Amino acid sequence: MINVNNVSKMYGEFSALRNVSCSIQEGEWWGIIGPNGSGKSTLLQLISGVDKITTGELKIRGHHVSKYGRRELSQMLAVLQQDGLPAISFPVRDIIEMGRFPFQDWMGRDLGDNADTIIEDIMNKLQLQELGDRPLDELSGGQRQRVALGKVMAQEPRILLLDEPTTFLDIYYQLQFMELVANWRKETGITVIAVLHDLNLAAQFCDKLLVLQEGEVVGLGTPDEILTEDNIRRVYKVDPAVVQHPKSGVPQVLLSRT
Ligand SMILES: Nc1ncnc2c1ncn2[C@@H]1O[C@H](COP(=O)(O)OP(=O)(O)OP(=O)(O)O)[C@@H](O)[C@H]1O
Repeated sequence: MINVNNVSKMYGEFSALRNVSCSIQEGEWWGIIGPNGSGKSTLLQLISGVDKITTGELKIRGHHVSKYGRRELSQMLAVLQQDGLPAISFPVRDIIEMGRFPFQDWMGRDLGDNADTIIEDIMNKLQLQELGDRPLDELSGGQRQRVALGKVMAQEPRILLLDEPTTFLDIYYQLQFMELVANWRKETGITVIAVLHDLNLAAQFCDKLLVLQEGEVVGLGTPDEILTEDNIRRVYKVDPAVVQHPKSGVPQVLLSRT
């Protein structure tokens, strides 16, 4: 579904990504991990069409990303950043409705015939009903990120790109956010690509991990294959202990002091 073939990205003289290749199938959840500055967000921006590749080939559903129009892309793909929404004073329900923008005509009429049902359904699923009339700037960061998720759900994309979506959330909201995305994926089969710093969350939710280091792919595989002590030591320059989660068995990373 998403084919990244030998993609490189230059910013002037600086090479942010070199010869990156991966093939992401419909319905998979990929995590992009790697140290600060390794090119994770750059890769996400190239896939989203916000930025252009320098060399190589990047296709979604068989077509070059650069060939899609803005509206076509936003009907297919949604992006959610770490601070998904600015603190504006619009009511929560209006913000969620803004997600329908790619499906509205120039008069703001929704071209789908069940937009109201879609919005209500999302408000229920994300338990936003009680917050519906509250202005966004009165909500906590965790609540705001839930609204941001609601807005991208209203967009009904087939591909969800997440850029460190849980960075500002406490552990309760981190888990809640990831579970909401997991449930959404289960129900609709969307493809999820998430830049994540939290390796333990990545191990629990992702099918595949792509590891970037200084702009190059240095690992690609399942969390079991990727999250080994040797790999983490090499890429992150820390001395970890990797243990199996007592309930799920997935690898979990413990940090040791030097
Ligand atoms: N618009 C730009 N112009 C010039 N250099 C850029 C631009 N965007 C990113 N870079 C550089 O490309 C490299 C990769 O940046 P990127 O944001 O993709 O890394 P990242 O892995 O997402 O980092 P972090 O984990 O810190 O968010 C960095 O050295 C960054 O300074």
